Amino acid sequence: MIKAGIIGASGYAGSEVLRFLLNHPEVEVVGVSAHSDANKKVSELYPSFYQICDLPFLEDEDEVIARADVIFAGLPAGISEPFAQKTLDQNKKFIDLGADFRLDNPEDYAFWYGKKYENSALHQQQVYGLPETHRNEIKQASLIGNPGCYPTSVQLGLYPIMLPHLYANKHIIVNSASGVTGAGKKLTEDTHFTKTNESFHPYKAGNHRHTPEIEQELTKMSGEAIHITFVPHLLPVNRGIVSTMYIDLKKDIKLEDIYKLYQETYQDEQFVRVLPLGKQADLKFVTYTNYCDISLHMDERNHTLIVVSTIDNMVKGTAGQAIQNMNLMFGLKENTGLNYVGPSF
Ligand SMILES: NC(=O)C1=CN([C@@H]2O[C@H](COP(=O)(O)OP(=O)(O)OC[C@H]3O[C@@H](n4cnc5c(N)ncnc54)[C@H](OP(=O)(O)O)[C@@H]3O)[C@@H](O)[C@H]2O)C=CC1
Ligand SMILES: CC(=O)N[C@@H](CCC(=O)OP(=O)(O)O)C(=O)O
Repeated sequence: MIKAGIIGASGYAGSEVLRFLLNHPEVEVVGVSAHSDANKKVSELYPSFYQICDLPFLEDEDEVIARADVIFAGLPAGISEPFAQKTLDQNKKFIDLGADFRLDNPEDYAFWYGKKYENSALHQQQVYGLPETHRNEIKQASLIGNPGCYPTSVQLGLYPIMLPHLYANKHIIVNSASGVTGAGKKLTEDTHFTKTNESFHPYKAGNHRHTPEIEQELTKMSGEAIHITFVPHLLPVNRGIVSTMYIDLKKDIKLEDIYKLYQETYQDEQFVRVLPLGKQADLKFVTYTNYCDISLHMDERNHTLIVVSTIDNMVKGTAGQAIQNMNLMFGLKENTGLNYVGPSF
């Protein structure tokens, strides 16, 4: 059995990793940590774990690291470096659910996250954890930067079309909407029920911190600098992301040919489902699952391809993806513990 530990386990991301790992046939959860809820049992904080998991939240992350073979970190951005270093020093593996090991360029991190990398050598070892595009590197990695939730939906939606010859220009418009769990468990005025319920609004239009992460990875896929205009919105549901992307095509390409390209690219990918032409991706059917559903549409008059990509931000956008990465790192079947089907209605 793989011994797993979760630090920042009382948060939404950490507790979702725990929910999945408790059903993973090859994993035993050996320790969880939290500060404000230290010494409480998991089942006291989250009633869904009642009679299922009575582990106490430990205050000391080092104790969790000492017990485990792999650490999942559900911490706020900017504090993961020392925990990752301690884990690697003990020849163990570290999967960061936050943003501290996603960006290659230290200047991008400093600009968007307002903090410098302190341990530059550590970042030489980081591997970007999107299995569909970095699978071979992930298998060899000890330090994973698990992708952001919006970047996961956008990259999977655009990956097959990121071939230079298909583009008119290198600028793509992305509109995304996320459920409120994306903001974490801490209460804020913006995520208050009365503010979100029966409303829908953009935020950080054109300057969200996921922009450099998306551009970094799309640029790697296409081989030339890609720029996006990214507008996230807050959707009054608990879970789920819908990303709609608008791509100007260089020439007349039939939607059927693009559909074939998407089908070929993803034919061996269990967790990416390219829907038949005429269908529209809908977030309901991916909630609580590790699936990403993609639908393709064409604005014929303007040669504009429209791609819609849906995921559950807490699963393919966080915990499920992290476990998919762990499976790869430990040589397990990639879908182990992740074969859940979404709701039918
Ligand atoms: N929610 C989502 O959809 C996604 C979240 N993420 C990322 O995952 C990470 C966690 O997010 P989320 O679970 O939503 O956040 P939450 O605010 O829900 O949870 C944060 C966790 O970190 C702990 N924590 C906070 N400050 C410290 C500290 N200084 N030292 C140690 N532990 C600390 C908290 O416990 P306590 O307060 O008791 O200390 C809590 O357990 C973030 O980096 C986030 O950006 C990534 C993808 C998607
Ligand atoms: C709805 C909502 O607020 N979503 C979050 C995205 C959460 C996330 O993935 O952030 P990290 O990159 O830090 O992991 C946001 O817009 O900041």
